[in-house]
Order: sequence, then C-alpha cells, then structure tokens
Amino acid sequence: METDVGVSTSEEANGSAAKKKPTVVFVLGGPGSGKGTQCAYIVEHFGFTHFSAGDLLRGEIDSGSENGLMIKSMMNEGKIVPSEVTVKLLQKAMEESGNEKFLIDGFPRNDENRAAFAAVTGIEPAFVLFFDCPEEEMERRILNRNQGRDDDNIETIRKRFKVFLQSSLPVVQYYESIGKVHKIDAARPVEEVFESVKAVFTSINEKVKPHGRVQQKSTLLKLQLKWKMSFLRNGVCKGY
Ligand SMILES: Nc1ncnc2c1ncn2[C@@H]1O[C@H](COP(=O)(O)OP(=O)(O)OP(=O)(O)O)[C@@H](O)[C@H]1O
Ligand SMILES: O=c1ccn([C@@H]2O[C@H](COP(=O)(O)O)[C@@H](O)[C@H]2O)c(=O)[nH]1
Ligand SMILES: [Mg+2]
Repeated sequence: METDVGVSTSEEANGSAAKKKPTVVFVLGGPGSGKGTQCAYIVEHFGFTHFSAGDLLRGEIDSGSENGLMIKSMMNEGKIVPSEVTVKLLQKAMEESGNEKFLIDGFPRNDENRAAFAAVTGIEPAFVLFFDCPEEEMERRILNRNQGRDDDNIETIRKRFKVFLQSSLPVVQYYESIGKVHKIDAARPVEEVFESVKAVFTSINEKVKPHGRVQQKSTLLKLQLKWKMSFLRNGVCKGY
C-alpha cells in the first residue's frame, strides 16, 4: 500500500513539535460519476478514511434521529440538506475516526456548504478530485446501481442533475480558480479511471515526501546536533 499525502502538515509558530491538521481531499462529481467506487480504491492504496456525506445523511435517517424526516424528504427531492447538519456529521465522523487523512465524497455541494465547513473545522482541502462524466452515462450507471436507494428513480435523478449543475458545479469552478482541482475523465472503465486517480495521489506524495518541509527540518536538526557534538568533543579535547 502506498500511503502518505501528508500535504497539510503545519508547524507551530515557535518551531516546536509539528502539529498536524487533518488532510482533506474533497471528491466531487455528478450523481453516479463514480465517486464512491473510486474512493474505495483510494482507501486501499493510500490509507485515507472515506466519508460519503450522502451515506452519513442516510445513516441519520436510519438512526431515527430528530433530523431524519427532514433529511429524507430533502433527499427525495434531490435538495441540499442544511450545511449545519452535514458539517456536524462530517466533523464528528472525522474526530472519531482516529485517522488524519480523509476523502470527503459528495461535499461541499454548494458555496454555503464550502464556507460552513471551513468556518467550523478550520480546514481547507489539500485538493479537489473532480470526476467529469456526461449526464447520459451517469444516468445509465445510477439506473443500473440496484442498491435500493430511494433517490435512484428517474424523477429524483433528473432533480439531482439540475441541483448539481446549478449549485455544485460552481463549487468546482471556485476551486479551479484557485488551482486546486484535479479533473478526471470518469467516463472510462473503473480501472482506467483509477489509473488517473492514482497518478494524482502518487505525484502529490512525490512532491511532499522526498524534499518535504518536515523531512528537511529533521535533517537540519540532526546536522545541528552533529556540529554541536563535534564542537564539544573538539573543544573539550583541545582544553577550551
Ligand atoms: N467507471 C465506471 N464505469 C462503469 N460503471 C461504473 C464506473 N464507476 C462506477 N460505476 C458504477 O456506477 C454506479 C454509480 O457509482 P458510484 O456509486 O460510485 O457513484 P457516485 O458518484 O458515488 O454516485 P452518487 O453521487 O449517486 O452517490 C455504481 O453501480 C458503480 O458500480
Ligand atoms: O453534502 C451533502 C450530500 C448529500 N446530500 C443529499 O443526499 C443525496 C444523495 O447524495 P449522494 O452523494 O448521491 O449519496 C443528495 O441528492 C442530497 O439530497 C446533501 O444534501 N448534502
Ligand atoms: Mg456515492
């Protein structure tokens, strides 16, 4: 398993022990573009924990929580559940996971989601994976999915596509404007799509690992210690 992608490591101002902020990758794309499928492969190869915002919301419905009915009716209409609810679920899931690297799939879905996540968690994504797929292909995939999802019917699917174009694509465009998007052609077979995904994660690992700040810093500290030791040894020997 290849791991790492420790891109959001930050150090405290006084230069003491490095304090790690979680690394978050947002995985975006239209309904049925293959986000969940590819996330499962990324988890296997790169040690991330995967949270699908939609799955967390479905979990809320199943748990009989007080928000369950509201979430259910919004999902059946393909609407976006209030940020407060989704961000809280994501934050709790991340805190309880014990990991520091997360794939957040199907979120943020609108600009308000994006701003709320940043404000509440203080986390900006390391980057965004965007699965680009034509609508006809996404529709075909969802209609063949057979996972018993209430919203996988043609009427709700069309509503989800509309919301995706109106509210979610602008989020992708925002991240594109600040250079954070890796766009993947998702209309190919699963294995081919994953080859492209793998290349993104591998190239980020390579950028961070061999010459990353943390490694440079520890090398520098080791050198300083070596110089000090040698100075002390020489100083003592020469009677300074
Ligand atoms: N590259 C692919 N080629 C063909 N079928 C695929 C591909 N990727 C995923 N699928 C299939 O398409 C369906 C939708 O995939 P998946 O659930 O991963 O999409 P999603 O983006 O998570 O959808 P949603 O937004 O609705 O949760 C699944 O049945 C999956 O097996
Ligand atoms: O951040 C989110 C994620 C999802 N929803 C609602 O859930 C459904 C299904 O989402 P999937 O990603 O396809 O599992 C979506 O249509 C929304 O109604 C949400 O509101 N906010
Ligand atoms: Mg999914």
